[in-house]
Amino acid sequence: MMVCEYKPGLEGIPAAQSSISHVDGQKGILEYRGIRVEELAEKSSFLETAYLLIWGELPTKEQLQGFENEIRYHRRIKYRIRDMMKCFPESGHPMDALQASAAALGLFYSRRDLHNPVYIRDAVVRLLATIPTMVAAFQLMRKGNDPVKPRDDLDYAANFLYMLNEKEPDPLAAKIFDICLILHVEHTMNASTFSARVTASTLTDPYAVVASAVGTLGGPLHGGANEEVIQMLEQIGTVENVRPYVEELLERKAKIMGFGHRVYKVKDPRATVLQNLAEKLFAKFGHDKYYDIAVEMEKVVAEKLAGKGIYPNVDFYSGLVYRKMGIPTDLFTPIFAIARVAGWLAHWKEQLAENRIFRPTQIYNGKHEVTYIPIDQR
Ligand SMILES: CC(=O)SCCNC(=O)CCNC(=O)[C@H](O)C(C)(C)COP(=O)(O)OP(=O)(O)OC[C@H]1O[C@@H](n2cnc3c(N)ncnc32)[C@H](O)[C@@H]1OP(=O)(O)O
Ligand SMILES: O=C([O-])CC(=O)C(=O)O
Repeated sequence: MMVCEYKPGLEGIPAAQSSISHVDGQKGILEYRGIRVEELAEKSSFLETAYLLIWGELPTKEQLQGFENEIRYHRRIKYRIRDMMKCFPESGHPMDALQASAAALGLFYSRRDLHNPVYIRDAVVRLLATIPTMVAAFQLMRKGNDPVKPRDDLDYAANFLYMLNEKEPDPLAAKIFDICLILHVEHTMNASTFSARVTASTLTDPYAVVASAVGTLGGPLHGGANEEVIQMLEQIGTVENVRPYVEELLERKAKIMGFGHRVYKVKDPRATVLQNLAEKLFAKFGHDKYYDIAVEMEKVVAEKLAGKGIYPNVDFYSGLVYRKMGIPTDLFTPIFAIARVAGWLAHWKEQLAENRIFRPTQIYNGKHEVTYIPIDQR
């Protein structure tokens, strides 16, 4: 067997062959099935982009309508799932609630028929349809309210905001939210997608695949950074505090949340679009002083870390967009998951099409031939 050099974090090691998305980290380019993310953000919808990623081609009008209708029809969650969520502690993190709820779906659809296209389609529709409902339901239930039923006359993004806030969203906010979902839907072999593919490679059910990916996304080095960014901006408090704050972090070699990326060595193209979206929202709903702190931070970090390729990533400006929509900070990462589930499912399908179980190796650096010492002699 060929022995490869050990690379911590598997940096630079291909883990799959994939035609789903592509990142050029030097040029700051992201493509979904060959189409630039900026173009999709401008012209497509989240469900159309999800269709493109999962089925490989842009849908025809009829295909898109069929897909949207199927999702609309499956938005409601089972009473037993809702009752289970009611028992979750209100103080628990919504990402944990989402992970448990996504896994629980597998209890209801336990038949595993991975070679059957109908089973695959059902699972895709069910997960895309119910994950937003589960996120909104937990949010209302932890406040002591009953969940709001989905509204069939609202599209994917508007319906989620409606279920979350118990009122119909402003059309601009709903449109911008849909664009945010497009920006977060897929990103090559990131940690949560890798986790999804490893889980998928054991031929388990898609609910377990998504549950393991949700668990991976939540960490602060990955999707969980969007929540930490807002907490950091709040802690900084004023534009004048930015420079000393950044200097202090760098002095103790701490990571600045929302900056840096394994692949991008320039500003993440999604961060640029999100920044523009934040400005559009501010123009209509009023400015946010934390945006000025963020912009100053981008300037100071560029100056302090010049030449290191550390720029804002997708998690830096997204929270400012969600904040302006009145979304609580600890829902930012679940919202990332609502979008990313489509990317995970695209990778699940691709993994199944040419599956081999993931089973890397390790470099053992422990002891050998150790004698067992009975407990009373230790
Ligand atoms: C959706 C997403 O997952 S996007 C990423 C969200 N995560 C964050 O924003 C958390 C902050 N960022 C980070 O922790 C990292 O940049 C990661 C996890 C995104 C990428 O990590 P890696 O590719 O392993 O980079 P690594 O941690 O090895 O950093 C390389 C160098 O850049 C520096 N660096 C990387 N990110 C940062 C940062 N955010 N702040 C300060 N320095 C940084 C490191 O200190 C290191 O410097 P050194 O070579 O002098 O030791
Ligand atoms: O690609 C990565 O490592 C992280 C990322 O930006 C994403 O998952 O969107």
